[in-house]
Formats: sequence, C-alpha cells, structure tokens
Amino acid sequence: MAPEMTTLKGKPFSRAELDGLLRRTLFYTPSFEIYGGVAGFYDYGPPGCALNANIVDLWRKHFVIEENMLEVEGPMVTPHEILKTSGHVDRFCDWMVKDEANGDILRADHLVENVLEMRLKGDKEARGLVHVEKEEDPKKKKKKEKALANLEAKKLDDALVQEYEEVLAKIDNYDGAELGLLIEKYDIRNPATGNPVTPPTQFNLMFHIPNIGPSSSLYGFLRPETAQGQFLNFAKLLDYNNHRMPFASATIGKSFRNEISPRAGLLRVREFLMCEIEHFVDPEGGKKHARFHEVADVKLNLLDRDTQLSGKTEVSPMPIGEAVEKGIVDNETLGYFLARVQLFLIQLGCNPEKIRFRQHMATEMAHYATDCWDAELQTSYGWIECVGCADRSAYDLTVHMKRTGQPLQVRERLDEPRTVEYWAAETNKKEFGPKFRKDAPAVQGAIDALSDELREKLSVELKEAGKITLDVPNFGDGKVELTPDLITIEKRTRTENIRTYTPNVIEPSFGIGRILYALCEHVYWSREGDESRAVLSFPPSIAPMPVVLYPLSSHPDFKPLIARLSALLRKKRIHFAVDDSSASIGKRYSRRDQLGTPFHITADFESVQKNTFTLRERDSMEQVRATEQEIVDAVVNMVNGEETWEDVQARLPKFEGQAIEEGEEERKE
Ligand SMILES: Nc1ncnc2c1ncn2[C@@H]1O[C@H](COP(=O)(O)OP(=O)(O)OP(=O)(O)O)[C@@H](O)[C@H]1O
Repeated sequence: MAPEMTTLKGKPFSRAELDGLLRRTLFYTPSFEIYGGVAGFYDYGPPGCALNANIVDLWRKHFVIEENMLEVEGPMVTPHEILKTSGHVDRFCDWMVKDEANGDILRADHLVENVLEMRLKGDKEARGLVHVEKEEDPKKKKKKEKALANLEAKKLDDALVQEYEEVLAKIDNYDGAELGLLIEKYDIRNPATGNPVTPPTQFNLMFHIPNIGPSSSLYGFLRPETAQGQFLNFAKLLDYNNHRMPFASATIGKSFRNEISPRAGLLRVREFLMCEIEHFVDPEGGKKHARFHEVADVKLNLLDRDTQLSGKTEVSPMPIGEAVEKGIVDNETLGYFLARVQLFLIQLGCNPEKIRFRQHMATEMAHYATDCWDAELQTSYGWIECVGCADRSAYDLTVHMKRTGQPLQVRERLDEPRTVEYWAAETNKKEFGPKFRKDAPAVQGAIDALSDELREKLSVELKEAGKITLDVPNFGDGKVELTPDLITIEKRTRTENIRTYTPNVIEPSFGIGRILYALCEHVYWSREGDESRAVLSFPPSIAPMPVVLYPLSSHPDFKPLIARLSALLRKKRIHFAVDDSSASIGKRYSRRDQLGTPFHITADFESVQKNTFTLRERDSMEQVRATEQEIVDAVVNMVNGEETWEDVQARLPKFEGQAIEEGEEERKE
C-alpha cells in the first residue's frame, strides 16, 4: 500500500502541492501540450535540465571516473536482428487487458495492484483507521468519483485482507495466466467504469522503426535499454583495456519503452534517460571485488526474497559485508555495486530512510540472471524501482557470440596447464534432430548458452523432476521441455593451457527521471506548512541553480556590484542567476527557495560603502556578511563540497540584519 508520506520536516506530504510547484516552476511539463499532449512524454524546463545535468554529472564522477569505466555511446535505433538475439523481440512484453465495453487498455498487473490497494484503503477507512481524501479538483473529480463508487469504503474479511496483502507483496511475479486468475477470483474490473476486462494478452514494449533507410528490408526498434550496445563492443573494449579483467563499460543515453499506461508523471514514461553500467567479471572465484572492503560496513535496508515470499515487507538493515557472507546477496561484485548505488543516492540528497533494496523473486528474474536487486525509493506512489542491479551471468555475450560467430570471450594464458571440471550438456542426436527438425539449431543455441552454474542446477532438476524447461526465443511459445532421452547433463574434466571464458555481467541500471522525481519528493517541505513558502532542499552541488544574486533595489549603485560578483562567479563556472525584479527581497528569496537555490547573495547599501555582501543559506535562513571575495570563495567551496555552511558560519561574521523573510517585516532600504 502507498505509505503515508511526510516531508523532510515531518509534516504531511501533499503530492498535489509538489506536483503543482514542479510544473509551475518548469522543472518539467507535458510535451506537445499545445497540441493536446501525448501520454508518457515530458519536457524539462530550465531547473529540470539543470537538475538532470547535475545528477548525471555526479553519476559520471561517482561511477565512471571513480572506477575508470569505459564509457561508450551508441545509436538509439537498433536493428531487429540484435534485439531478436537478445530476446527482446520475443520477451520484452507486459500484460494488458481491455475494458470489455469501452475498449480502455490497462496494464494487467497495475490494474490488480490499484484495485486491491483501493479495496484495502476502503477497508481501512471502514475500520476508521484512515480517512480517504476526496478529490477537490473539479476536472479530476468525475474520474475519481467513478473509481470510488466502484471501490467504496467497505470492511473486508480479515482473511481476505491478508490474501490481498500477500498478492500485493508478490505483484511483480505473476505471469499473464496468473494475473487472469487473480482478476477472475477477485472480480477485478476497470475502476473508471466498473466494466469487466478481457483476459491478459502480451504487448511488446519496443517502438518499431519500419525502415532504416529508404528500403524496408532493414528495420528495427528504438532501444529499450543501452546495454546491448555495450555488449556488442565487448571485444573492442577488452582490447582497449589491454585484455585486463575485470572492467566495466558505461553508457548515458535515452531509452524508449512504449508503456501500456504511462502514469505517475516522470515515473513511467515512454522516453527516458538511462545510465547503465556493464561490469564484466570472471565467473570463477566467486565474483570477488578488489574494493569490496571499502564498502563492507555500509548498511543497506534489504528486503530479501524469503521475506517477500512470506508476504511481508519489513526490511532488515544489514552491512553489505554481512549480507554477502551470509549469501543473502549472491557475490561481492553485486554487493559492491549495491553499496555504491546507495552512497550515490545519499549524495544526491535522497533520504536514507526512504531507500531500500528489494531482491527479485526467482520467477521475476530473467531466466539467465543469478541474482537481482532493485534500489527502490519511497515516494507518495509507494516504493519505486529507480535502479535495477542484476547479475546477468554470461547470457548476453553468449547469445551474441553464437549469432555472429565473433569471439566475445576472454583468453588467458595459464602458467601451468590445469585440469578443470565443467558441466557438459549434450543432446542425443538420434532423438533430438527428428524431434525439433528445423528448430533444432535454436534449441541447441539455448542449451549452448547455459552457464556452468545453470547446467549444474538443471542436472539436478533433470534427475529429480525427469524434465527441464528452457527459454528458446525463436521457438513456439518461447519455451521448450527436455527429458533425459533428449539431453544428458553431467560433470566432466578437461586439461587446458589457455583458459577461455565468457565473462559474467553485473549490471546496475539507473533511470534518471525516476531518481529526479523521487529526490524532489525527498527534499520538499514548506515553512510552517505554508504552501507558498515551499522549499526544495537539494544539496548545493545538485541544486539546479546554486546561487542567486540580488540587488536590494533598482538603485543604480548596485549595478556595478552585481556585475563584479557575476564576473567572479562566471570565472569559477558557478551556475547563477541575477534576480533584480521589483518584488521585495523576502519574496525573491522565497521564490528561489522553491527552485532549491541554496545560496543567496545580496548587495545593499553597506555593500556600496564597504564592499561587503550578505550571504543567506536557504534551509536555516541564517546569514553571514563578508567581502566580495570571501563570499564568492565560500560559495565556490560549498558548491564543490569542500566546505559546509557550518564551516562558513564558523569563520565569517554572522549577519543579524533586519527581518527580511517573506511573511516577516521587510528590510528597509
Ligand atoms: N517507463 C519508464 N519510465 C521511467 N523510467 C523507467 C521506465 N522503465 C524503466 N525505467 C528505469 O530504468 C531502470 C532500469 O530498467 P529495468 O528494465 O530494470 O526496469 P523495469 O524492471 O522494466 O521497471 P518496471 O518494472 O518499473 O517497469 C529502472 O530502474 C527505472 O529507473
């Protein structure tokens, strides 16, 4: 259930107020709006662009530069063959249902989730535990009223409440058939109309490009992730890295998903900025990480698979070192990135208590993945996945290697020949060929692509269950069942002088728009709960506009002072603005608090006489007074993270001044 949110200062959080602020101040605005708009597309205005750029800048410093990652940038248009090989053409789908009467299309898992959440809310209201807020906006009223009419406050049976909670805890794990059963069992209907819906069908989320070039023989898609471009460059990157392993590549770029029902503003859109890392690691030796000790003590809020299976959502805060040691997180490299992701989110200004890491259930993970954790941020929409961290094993490199014949592998000369054990998966040609005929190569490809780890698991399954099921992208419904007469999986040994292996890939994948929006929720508050005195407390290095200069009035004596300050800040490449509007200084400060500006420099009459300026800090509204150079140096240091406001206050004289904040008595000229 969506949690009751509070602001930074512990007051009730209002999404409508924040959303209104972000749209009014042009953080973001619907795209193509004067033509009526298209769902799932947003433009960023000046503060949104600056905030986005600062987040990406920190991301590059925190990951790419810190870890010497190899950055690559590839095209967004991707030919069909590549995405067919990667499995996206056949499997990058969501389940959708249609309103049987009016044809409204809804995403099946979201429908189940929304309706069950509304019913639980209705139950809580009937028990007097919460009050469901009625929609005041007349435009939205109609739709919401219809929804509430279908889902009125109604007490549910205790056992049903528990069932609903269990379904919600596992909502990401259901396939189409299971969602269909839930819809039927709980009589789930389109909440906007009360009409029944059709059984779920699959919808591929990629945008189709019908012709690349004038002929239509080559076609493709807009990429749904940036990862494939990195995998295709693996051999060149390995060469660039002097054949040294491990190493990571990284890409910052747009991805596209034709979401069935874009919703929740920036959280589910059809075009978004992704920052993705592919860390290539030797699968042997437990996927250790040389710098793991640096993060071993970082405590993460972990929501593991077993806890979710029991229908619970409580997190256990645990140092990542302990989580890897206990096998809760599969390996050091994955654990290293989880901790680094948390440190990044905290540096951005996210509230550590509103960050958790949720492990994927076995059924939720791609079949090739060995472990997968999402970094989720708590928002008024609930816990939202903002960073996916998956161990993709050797799947991607293997399938592209099979398809192209290019060696996407590492060859390592051994000092001593060695005997190695491996799991051989061999088909019985006599039975296999006739059974699969023209599909035999596709099935064989899927078998060859299995990692050693998976083969070991499958050998047990084959023995115990008498069959195994594999995903085969180019075959029937995408699944094939193999029995012991068709395949043998057994442990064997061989001697090697050169070791050839396909690296495994640990992939942290960031959606910048989701992080940006969740961050805004985390740093939003208002003075004395007054919406018109809203504040966005971004850290100085992340704030869209870290400094604003104010002449106290339009008096001409202030102009040269502002020009001098501007020149100094420009030289230091600090993003600033001058607010010389005629509004009172308190109003002007307040306007900039709403954009998250942390530092305000004002030129007043003392500045003209003594060349000293006031510097105000956004959150505390406290001020110091010092010379032009001292003020600029302090701002530069704070924006670059070399000093804090407390450091500056300790070394520069405090300025009491007169009451100048909006709502208080204004300073006189
Ligand atoms: N439609 C979208 N709009 C905005 N960001 C997205 C969208 N889809 C994915 N992302 C971002 O990209 C990241 C990596 O994508 P990934 O494929 O792991 O997401 P996903 O599991 O498909 O997300 P979801 O289950 O929410 O659709 C996500 O953590 C998220 O931040």
